[in-house]
Amino acid sequence: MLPDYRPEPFVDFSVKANADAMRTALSKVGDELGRTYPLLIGGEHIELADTFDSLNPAKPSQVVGSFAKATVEHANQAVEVAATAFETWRNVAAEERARYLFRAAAVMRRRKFEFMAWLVYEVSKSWAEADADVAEAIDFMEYYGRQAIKFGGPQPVVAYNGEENELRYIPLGVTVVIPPWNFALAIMVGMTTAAIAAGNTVVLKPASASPAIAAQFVRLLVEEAGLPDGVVNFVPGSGGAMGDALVDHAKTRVIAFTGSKEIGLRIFERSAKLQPGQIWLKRTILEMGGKDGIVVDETADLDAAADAIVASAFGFQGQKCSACSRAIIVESVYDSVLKKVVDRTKKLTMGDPTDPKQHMGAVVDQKAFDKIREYIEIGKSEGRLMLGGETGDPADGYFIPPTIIADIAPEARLSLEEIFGPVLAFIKANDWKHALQIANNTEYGLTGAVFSRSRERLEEARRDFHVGNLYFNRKCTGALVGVQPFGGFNMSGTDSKAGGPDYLLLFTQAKTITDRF
Ligand SMILES: NC(=O)c1ccc[n+]([C@@H]2O[C@H](COP(=O)([O-])OP(=O)(O)OC[C@H]3O[C@@H](n4cnc5c(N)ncnc54)[C@H](O)[C@@H]3O)[C@@H](O)[C@H]2O)c1
Ligand SMILES: N[C@@H](CCC=O)C(=O)O
Repeated sequence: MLPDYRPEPFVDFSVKANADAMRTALSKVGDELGRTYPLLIGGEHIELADTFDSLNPAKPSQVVGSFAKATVEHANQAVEVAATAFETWRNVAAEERARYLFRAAAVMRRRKFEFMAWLVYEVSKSWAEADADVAEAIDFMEYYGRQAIKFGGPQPVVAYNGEENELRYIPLGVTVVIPPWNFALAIMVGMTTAAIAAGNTVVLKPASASPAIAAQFVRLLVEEAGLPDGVVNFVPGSGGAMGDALVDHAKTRVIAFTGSKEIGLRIFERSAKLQPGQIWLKRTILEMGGKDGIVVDETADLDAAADAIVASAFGFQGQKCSACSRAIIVESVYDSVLKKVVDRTKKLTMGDPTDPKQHMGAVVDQKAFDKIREYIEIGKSEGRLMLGGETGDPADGYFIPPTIIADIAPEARLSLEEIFGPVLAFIKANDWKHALQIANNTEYGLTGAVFSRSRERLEEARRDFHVGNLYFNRKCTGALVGVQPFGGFNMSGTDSKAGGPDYLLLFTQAKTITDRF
């Protein structure tokens, strides 16, 4: 009998054996950096002369891996192969499909330090952030495997005399999976395995900044979990160059995307256009950006609020869609909270995250480095720089110190636009009502938190703070699979909930069958 789903516990690195295991993994993976990886289409490894490199953000001269660069032709070939594989995979029993996930989860659990090490090198995660990413990936597989079994058989309908009626969830077809680089393992694993568990086949185009961790996972799925050829196809390449081909293909049935608003909207629009030979309306699951706020009122525990703001704003260098990038503080406690946050932030350390003492690593690449610096300049003109702002030479690593800018107006660019870096705007609200109004004034609606001791206000926020993940008296990052199903409203996406009880259904269609006797 399958045990109930429980989130994977986090690693305690203060235990020497765990810290030693992590060091051993960093050394092992360190020896594997710089290798070349082929495409995988229908079980065939395809090596190409044209490659691109994934770099270590903390040491950009270090190549994490070189990747065959898929072209439009490879994208089309991968969709065709996945369509053929679907004809077999769709008939595999849900329990059997789930077992591939459980096996993959077990292997990843055994090799979790190694997967963490890849995240440290490839996207500059601290040990703790890498651990959370791997734990979430394991959770997705354990959770979606169980969901697949739950939804695999006939679902209950109302009885009717003289007939047998049933409703079944059946798969949709070829699913193009387009993940971001920030939860480079967890989100990629979540979207891929949800599709597979529901009976679809996958064409996975990893994010260009994090193909190495995706290659490790695909290898695990195929070589260690034994997934049949063609069920998952791996086509690293430039999203700009071949992303449209994957989205546009007439045999693409589902697009599961997580990333920026700009690319999400592009996919939404393109996938709505019927292609020659296409006989369905494409399903899109689009999880997009955020501009998330923590509200603090005058009744709150201000120390707890400051701790949560710092953790939510600067964990993984602020590169979470859930990150707190706006602290909305009621006037009477504004100066006090600002001081507490600045004081705590000063204690954060930043550097090469192979060193466990570092709280923060580098931002992901030169593009992110440039964009964040531009926003810091904008912020300096819109408010009062309290901390950070200065950066070093990006050739030595894309390091941006935690930056706090106070006295940002609610309608300023720093208050409304997603920066995706360690930049926190402090915004003063006249009172609680004003604070709640500011909290809702962006086009996004992903996460948010409220610190207050007033039950009445928390209930008001419960009703009126329009975000997909709302937290009271805790940080606004770190949702757990199955515990806090994750996903946002408005321009944060198509209102889906990753790690939620209905997520797998997005990868299915329901068929009703009536047998009259
Ligand atoms: N809502 C959520 O759950 C969630 C979770 C994580 C990240 N995000 C968001 O992701 C963004 C950061 O990730 P990113 O920088 O990787 O985003 P991005 O939009 O730049 O890239 C996402 C993916 O889209 C691909 N892509 C690029 N152009 C494409 C095209 N024309 N067609 C198809 N695919 C294309 C990229 O190669 C990548 O794999 C932030 O906005 C963040 O808020 C949202
Ligand atoms: N699910 C993650 C955020 C994912 C996006 O970056 C969290 O809850 O912090």
